[in-house]
Amino acid sequence: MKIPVMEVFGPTIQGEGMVIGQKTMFVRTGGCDYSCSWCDSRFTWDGSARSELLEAEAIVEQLKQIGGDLFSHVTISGGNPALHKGIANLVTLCHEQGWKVAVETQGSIWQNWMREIDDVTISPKPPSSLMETDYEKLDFYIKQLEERNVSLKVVVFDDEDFRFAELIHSRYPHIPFYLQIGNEDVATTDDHALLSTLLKRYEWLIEKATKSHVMNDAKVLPQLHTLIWGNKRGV
Ligand SMILES: C[S@@+](CC[C@H](N)C(=O)[O-])C[C@H]1O[C@@H](n2cnc3c(N)ncnc32)[C@H](O)[C@@H]1O
Ligand SMILES: Nc1nc2[nH]cc(C(=O)O)c2c(=O)[nH]1
Ligand code: SF4
Ligand SMILES: [Mg+2]
Repeated sequence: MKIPVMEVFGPTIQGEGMVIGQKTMFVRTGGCDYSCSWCDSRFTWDGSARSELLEAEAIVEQLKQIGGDLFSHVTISGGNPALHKGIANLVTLCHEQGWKVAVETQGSIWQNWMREIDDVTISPKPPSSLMETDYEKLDFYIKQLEERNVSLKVVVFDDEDFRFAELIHSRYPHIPFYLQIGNEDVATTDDHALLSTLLKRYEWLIEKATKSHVMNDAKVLPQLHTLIWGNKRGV
């Protein structure tokens, strides 16, 4: 079963969430059932770029061709990778190679292959995204992955988003929880201005978290790759 692939890149570091700093390859799939107002990967769903339909075997070949023997971890992101049934085979093949597999998804669509993933990041979307969370679906998702290495990550742009993050963390108190700063300017090429803005946003979010008892066990992170490489693609 073919998978629409936008890009394969790495090795780089995972810049976000539960395995931040982990050396990894990325496979970015095409298509999303959401359209977040601030999506930093719009090209996966807005029609501005083309995907290539690939069998899992061909993706593994690309990973080897691009990454050589310089990796043992693969992160599947998108778009929403959970749109694609064919990823089941990709996960099996990666495991056969001895690679661990992580996935980034918003938790809106379930796939049974999710249970085979080594690091699952579920990232429900706050009000500033203009998306609605279906809590029944999210409850089901979390239930399915309870025994797995799963985390929740909420991107925060403003006070209302922070309240949403508190609500999510309170609803699933036993799931490791990550706050992530939002990047408001996903187009700029002025890396210095962006870095300074993002660091200010990070300080603001740390301040919010330290003052919230709900966040006593939360981790507060920037997008590390954005601090280093700005809005550059493929890193
Ligand atoms: C591009 S999404 C792809 C995976 C999946 N669709 C999702 O949203 O979880 C990967 C991660 O980037 C985050 N993200 C997207 N745009 C962002 C932005 N402008 N600032 C900070 N994080 C952003 C998402 O919330 C998600 O956690
Ligand atoms: N280095 C790096 N880390 C990331 N973590 C999540 C990413 C994504 O776009 O899903 C991403 C990305 O694009 N690059
Ligand atoms: S769910 Fe993820 S890929 Fe889809 S629009 Fe939102 S941030 Fe972008
Ligand atoms: Mg990204």
